[in-house]
Amino acid sequence: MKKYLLGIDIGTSACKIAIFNKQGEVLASENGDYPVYYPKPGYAEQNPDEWWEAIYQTINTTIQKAGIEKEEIAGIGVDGQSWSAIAIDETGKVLTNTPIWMDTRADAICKRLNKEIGDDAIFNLAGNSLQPSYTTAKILWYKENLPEVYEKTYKILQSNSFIVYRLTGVLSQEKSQGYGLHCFDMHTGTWNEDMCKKLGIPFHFLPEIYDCHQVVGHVTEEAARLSGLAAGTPVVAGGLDAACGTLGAGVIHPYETQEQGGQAGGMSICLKEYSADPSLILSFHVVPNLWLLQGGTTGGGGVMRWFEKEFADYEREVGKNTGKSSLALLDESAAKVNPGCNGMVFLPYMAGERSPIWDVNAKGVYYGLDYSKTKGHFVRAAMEGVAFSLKHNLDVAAAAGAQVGELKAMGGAANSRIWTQIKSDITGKPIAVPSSDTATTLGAVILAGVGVGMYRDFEEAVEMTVKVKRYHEPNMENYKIYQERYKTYLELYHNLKNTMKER
Ligand SMILES: Nc1ncnc2c1ncn2[C@@H]1O[C@H](COP(=O)(O)OP(=O)(O)O)[C@@H](O)[C@H]1O
Ligand SMILES: O=C(CO)[C@@H](O)[C@H](O)COP(=O)(O)O
Repeated sequence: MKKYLLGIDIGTSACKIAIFNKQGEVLASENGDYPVYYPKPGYAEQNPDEWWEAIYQTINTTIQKAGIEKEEIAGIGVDGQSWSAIAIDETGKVLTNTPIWMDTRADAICKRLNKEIGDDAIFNLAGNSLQPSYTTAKILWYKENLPEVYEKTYKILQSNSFIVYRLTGVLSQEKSQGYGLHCFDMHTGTWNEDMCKKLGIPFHFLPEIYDCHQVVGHVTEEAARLSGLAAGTPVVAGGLDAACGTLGAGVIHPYETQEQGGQAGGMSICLKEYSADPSLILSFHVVPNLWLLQGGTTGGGGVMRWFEKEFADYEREVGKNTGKSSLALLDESAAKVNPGCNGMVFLPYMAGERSPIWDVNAKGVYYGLDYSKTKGHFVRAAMEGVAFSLKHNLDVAAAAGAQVGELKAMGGAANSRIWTQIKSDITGKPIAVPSSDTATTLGAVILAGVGVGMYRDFEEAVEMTVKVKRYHEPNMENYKIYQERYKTYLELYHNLKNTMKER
């Protein structure tokens, strides 16, 4: 009997494969790493075939670890990072590495298009201001800088639609990632030919649009051979990682809100009507007829990943003897420092910043050093800085009319109790943690389960699968301390922004 679902998450730092039963319990979950390349300042790219290789290898090991028969998998859902621009030719060959969501190389193209077409005209159709991180300008960057790629391009795919293509041979574009292209009408969920022309994006580059839970095809013999899946297994269109994580955190009703700590940080507020703000991000939810008003930052869990890589040799050594992870040991050092970090403040703009400041020149900053400061201060200040950027996005959303209550945390950073508590104290909002590492894959398999008819609808799926594991209440004493630090956080950027510009 087909009783399991398989989810694939194309994260920035790694792919995650997880196999779930109908109740949302994880039978097995495995990660497969791949690199991000930073060839020049402002550039951040990945090789989509390295995603695919890591994914099919990890599917093999996950099926083995779960101890199930491949034929027992009823359906597959794929979610992925935002704003790829994967150029493939007619044979399906990837023509170049894709600039990823934090890549800002196309800044000058955006400035030009905003002037030529009018930023209001673009925003009114696309629900998003035109910024270099999105897919749109990356396509035009190919045209101007890699004409040999542009000339051979048959389709432009997003991360999840590329993996769906490798699995099934079917080209698709699902609704939740449409927002990466400013010729996607965020009111109707359709391509707008007129805006394509204005932007200079050939209409034939754009694949057919599907609902996220729609079955687009079945695993091919070739994909089955590589991955260990059964040929013929249904694959749904899937969706944006943030949106699948939002579903996997149980956010499917208006004003319910997800808080994300993957490589990127931010939040997603569920809306039942179109409501855009030029400082924020608007996408469709993976659940039909809902939108997500998002704050998407460049520094989330990734800040701690960077810190660990560069400064945690000692913790890695200690971890070998204690069995604790270096991240858990960094958490312990942060817990020894007072809330507010004795005046130390961190700006987490580690790859420029996306919402709400949209500044490609923004830089990471540690402020407030003196001889009393310890490594723990650096760790805690980094955590607090990421939490301030979450508050910043929530405040902008509230000012735009989207005032929210409880947050539901997802992503690797939600594994950290102290970091989640800091976020609760800084925002003054309770935070529930349903699942951390597996929220995105759970969202992807809910799409698959609804698509193949295992669940009646999204309500039933969420009720059956999403279980809160932890709950954090804000400490209002700490909240008061943080309000003062937050003023410093805002002032620091305001005062430094001209200095941050390239000279
Ligand atoms: N205990 C922890 N403390 C702090 N950060 C953590 C902890 N566990 C995981 N993380 C963070 O989670 C991030 C990975 O989250 P994940 O959702 O897997 O990211 P992505 O999908 O973007 O690759 C890492 O950058 C790491 O810093
Ligand atoms: O841009 C968004 C959402 O709009 C980010 O969530 C990226 O999709 C990166 O995802 P992670 O690698 O952090 O999961």
